[in-house]
Amino acid sequence: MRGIVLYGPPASGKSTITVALGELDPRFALVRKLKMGNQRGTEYDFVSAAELDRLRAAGRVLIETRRYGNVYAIDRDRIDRLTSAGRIPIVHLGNLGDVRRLVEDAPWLTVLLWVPRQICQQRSHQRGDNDTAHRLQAWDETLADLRADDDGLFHHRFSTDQAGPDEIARVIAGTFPDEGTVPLGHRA
Ligand SMILES: Nc1ncnc2c1ncn2[C@@H]1O[C@H](COP(=O)(O)OP(=O)(O)OP(=O)(O)O)[C@@H](O)[C@H]1O
Repeated sequence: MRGIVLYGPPASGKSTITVALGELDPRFALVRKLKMGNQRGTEYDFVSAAELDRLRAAGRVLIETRRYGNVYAIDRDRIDRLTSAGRIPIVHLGNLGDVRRLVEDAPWLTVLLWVPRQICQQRSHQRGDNDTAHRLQAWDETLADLRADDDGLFHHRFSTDQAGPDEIARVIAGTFPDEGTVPLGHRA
């Protein structure tokens, strides 16, 4: 597997589980997205339109998503650099089209993280979001996306109101044996 895709609505736990994975095994590393538009958010590296054009022309833009007037992109080179360094890249995605595009390119472990709408709202308030209404709109869009068709796309599905982040991280990490470990079934 090339890495891990965490897909889910706002406050479903993508960032929390990414941190838990990193604590379990330092090989896990978030692929920071590029963002062109407003300079809000801590998980992005901000780029200009010219820089994004340059990356696109160089064939480096693996995923490109437009939302609320902003453009979010994933730079293929970042994934390649992590993989070459023996790390396991983690990508956060919010729509199924992007998940499909990524897995067409290479095999990724696909993980659906779910959270009920009411808990999404509670978590959004608790972590101090000032745009909870937008988050709930994105939650509605995620549900519509999943209802339309997610047949067989995900290897794992977790309800993050029913299992803790460490428990979920342990299951995901179990897919990536330690380097040098011979997987069960292949021992002499
Ligand atoms: N089992 C769980 N897994 C993950 N997060 C949990 C869980 N239980 C409670 N939480 C809480 O839910 C919140 C999830 O927020 P987090 O930022 O990780 O979600 P996200 O999917 O990355 O959100 P966004 O897409 O809006 O950035 C955190 O405050 C976390 O502490």
